[in-house]
Amino acid sequence: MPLTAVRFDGHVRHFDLVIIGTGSGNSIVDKRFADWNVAIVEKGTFGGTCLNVGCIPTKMFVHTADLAAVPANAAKFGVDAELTGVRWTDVRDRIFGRIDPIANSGREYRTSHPDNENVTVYTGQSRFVGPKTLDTGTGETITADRFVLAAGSRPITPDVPGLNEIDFHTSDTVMRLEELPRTMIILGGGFVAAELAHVFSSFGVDVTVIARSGALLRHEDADVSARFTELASQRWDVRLNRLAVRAERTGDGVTLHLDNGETVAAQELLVATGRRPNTDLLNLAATGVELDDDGYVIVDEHQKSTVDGVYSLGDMSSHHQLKHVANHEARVVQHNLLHPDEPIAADHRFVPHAVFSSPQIASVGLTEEQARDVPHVVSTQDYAGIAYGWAMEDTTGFAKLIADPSTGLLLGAHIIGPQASTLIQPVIQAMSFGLDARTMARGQYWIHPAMPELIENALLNLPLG
Ligand SMILES: Cc1cc2nc3c(=O)[nH]c(=O)nc-3n(C[C@H](O)[C@H](O)[C@H](O)COP(=O)(O)OP(=O)(O)OC[C@H]3O[C@@H](n4cnc5c(N)ncnc54)[C@H](O)[C@@H]3O)c2cc1C
Ligand SMILES: NC(=O)c1ccc[n+]([C@@H]2O[C@H](COP(=O)([O-])OP(=O)(O)OC[C@H]3O[C@@H](n4cnc5c(N)ncnc54)[C@H](O)[C@@H]3O)[C@@H](O)[C@H]2O)c1
Repeated sequence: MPLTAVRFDGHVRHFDLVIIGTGSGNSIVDKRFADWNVAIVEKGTFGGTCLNVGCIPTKMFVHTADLAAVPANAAKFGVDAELTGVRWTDVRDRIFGRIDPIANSGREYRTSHPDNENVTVYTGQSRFVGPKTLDTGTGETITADRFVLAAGSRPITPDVPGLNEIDFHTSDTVMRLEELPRTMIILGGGFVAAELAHVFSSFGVDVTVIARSGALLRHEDADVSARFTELASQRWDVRLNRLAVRAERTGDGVTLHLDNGETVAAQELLVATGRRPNTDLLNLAATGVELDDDGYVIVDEHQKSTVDGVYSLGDMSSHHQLKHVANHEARVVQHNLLHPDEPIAADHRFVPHAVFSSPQIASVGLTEEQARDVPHVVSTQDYAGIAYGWAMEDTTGFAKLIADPSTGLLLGAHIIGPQASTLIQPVIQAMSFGLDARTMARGQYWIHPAMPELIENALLNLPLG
């Protein structure tokens, strides 16, 4: 590997590789890069979204919320329990007391550990000022042969008059509230809304969810989305088909005016209306990197952008906006940097996701609507019809499988109910390795009476010849 030595060109320092963003991008550099001269640029907290304000803290809050929700559901089992309190600051400080040191030690490792003598960390909001030329936001401009654009995404602020004049929260800030509010409005009906409505309502907060479409989680399979919306409406004040047209601060809280004339007031407002890639911050036109219509970096199957030597990964270039996708793509970029003559392709065939709400949802592959134009068969299995579902007294959960009738290969799977995110994994495995439904169902033991019997039965229910 011909690598350049450190070189100063006027005030411009030259690197073999510059990585922008320390989410999944930070995992690329290991000992195999020991003779590369590397720069890492980060504008915020080391470790990125997932660690600091995304997957990890939300799931730590969700687990705690699941515990807090137990008493409310215990009576039907003949167990009388009572939730006597949620010590918010203790919950919050336990979670961030664990996360913040990880972010700090990640930074410390890159800046001070002998493993990283070849790595320079710049703390600044970087932007391109010319071809492969980056203003690091620290007063220093650098150049490099190769760049990895891994600068992620950020919450979108919708264009609601008055919103920018009031204090509102996004997922970046709401998990660090000073105190638990009595009431909260959540604007949006997607992932963040579903997870954090569960968290805050389980802690005793009155939650109102405002969604602009007719269902929550509307990108899920229609039956799953409808079931979730029905159950959510029993727990939260869910207002569907409503647009917020004005926001104002009133008393000690916020009032949202809706397009049908209703008003909703609460102590806190959480805006959860999606995320956009941070490409606009980077002035990528200056280095010739092209974006798609939604502002994501265009990459090929090797995660290469339209400029030679410039790669991208994660939320910057992936519409999936999922951590396991960012991690997979980081491994692909890592390999392709090390072995440019034998590049590997990213595998986006079967990208699963889960929504860690209550109930949980997990999904992979085609929804029934998406399968409309291909030959397919469908089966569903209720949790209520398997032994462990009886134990849990579950009456609302189900798994839906979609398969190709000629080959028996699975095309999609959608689960709503307890442990959905775990139950779906054997289906992801079967789809990834081309295992057909019959072989999967009968070619192995399924532990009785465990929850995966949900999948076993759904497989056996498929009307295959
Ligand atoms: C509340 C929430 C919960 C989530 N839960 C899950 C989950 O359960 N499962 C899941 O798979 N995904 C989840 N996600 C999505 C997941 O967090 C992201 O897909 C993932 O973190 C993206 O990683 P990344 O490396 O692409 O970007 P990031 O982790 O966002 O890293 C990008 C970094 O680049 C930095 N940066 C940005 N611009 C610049 C610049 N100009 N110069 C220098 N640095 C810059 C940022 O400060 C940031 O640290 C969640 C997201 C949120 C918001
Ligand atoms: N468990 C997970 O994997 C997980 C959890 C949280 C977040 N995430 C990731 O983070 C991303 C962002 O999550 P999110 O919930 O913010 O986005 P989302 O795309 O899941 O949902 C956005 C919601 O806001 C609504 N919306 C958009 N504009 C609006 C407007 N102007 N007024 C009212 N409603 C509006 C949309 O209809 C949708 O219901 C997700 O796409 C997901 O990839 C993943």
